[in-house]
Amino acid sequence: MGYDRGRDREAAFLLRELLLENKNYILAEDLKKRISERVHVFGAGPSLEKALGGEKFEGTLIAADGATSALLEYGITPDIIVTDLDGRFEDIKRANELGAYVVVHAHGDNMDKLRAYVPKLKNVLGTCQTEPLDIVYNFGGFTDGDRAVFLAEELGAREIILAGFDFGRIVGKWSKPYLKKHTPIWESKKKKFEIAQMLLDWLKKNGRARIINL
Ligand SMILES: Nc1ncnc2c1ncn2[C@@H]1O[C@H](COP(=O)(O)OP(=O)(O)OP(=O)(O)O)[C@@H](O)[C@H]1O
Ligand SMILES: Nc1nc2c(c(=O)[nH]1)N=C(CO)CN2
Ligand SMILES: [Mg+2]
Repeated sequence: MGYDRGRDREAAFLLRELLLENKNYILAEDLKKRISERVHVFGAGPSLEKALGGEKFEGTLIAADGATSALLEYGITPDIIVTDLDGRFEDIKRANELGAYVVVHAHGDNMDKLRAYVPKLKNVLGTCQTEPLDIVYNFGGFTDGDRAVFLAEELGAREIILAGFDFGRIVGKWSKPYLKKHTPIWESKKKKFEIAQMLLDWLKKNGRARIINL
């Protein structure tokens, strides 16, 4: 993707500073208490709506960024949100006030969002994509969706059920605040989906949890 690793590292230190300053961070052991054997992870793909209209969900509910908005529309508050803060922040904030823990990811292209939004959240676990720090973790994964799956695997989930994961040619409308309808994929997003799919395939082979894609 041609990212600047120096900026990614800088973002990890920025997130650490913000969490210490605002005293609003939680640790992996706090989050682990919220991860049950069965975990549902919701992506922001077009199939999400159909999944939400279906059966009741048993187990821990993890929303990947923009998917948070769809869950709230269906009256469901996620237990955990995994985000790089480029979804609809007002929905993430509302879910956080309703009790959702927020796993905030730092990278070289969201430092302005970290500064603007991290102080407004509580129960935040920090993640990064460079070497982890004392209170900023790296559980693996790349996009919000697959990072959520890696997190669930790392914190003890034994069965991870995916919904709204459609790594095809349509980006779900909840993915970006400015999207009003499901939209044909653009080049950078296509590459992100290819990386996410590759990482999930790797985890299916090398992880402990059973990963089921509805
Ligand atoms: N068709 C889809 N459209 C949007 N998100 C999808 C789709 N299928 C699966 N997902 C997952 O849902 C997550 C939604 O989060 P979000 O839209 O914020 O993407 P992201 O990972 O932050 O990428 P970006 O940097 O482009 O925002 C994605 O990370 C992806 O893993
Ligand atoms: N530097 C950088 N890193 C990322 C980016 C991005 O846009 N820039 N998007 C991601 C998707 O969640 C994950 N990681
Ligand atoms: Mg995002």
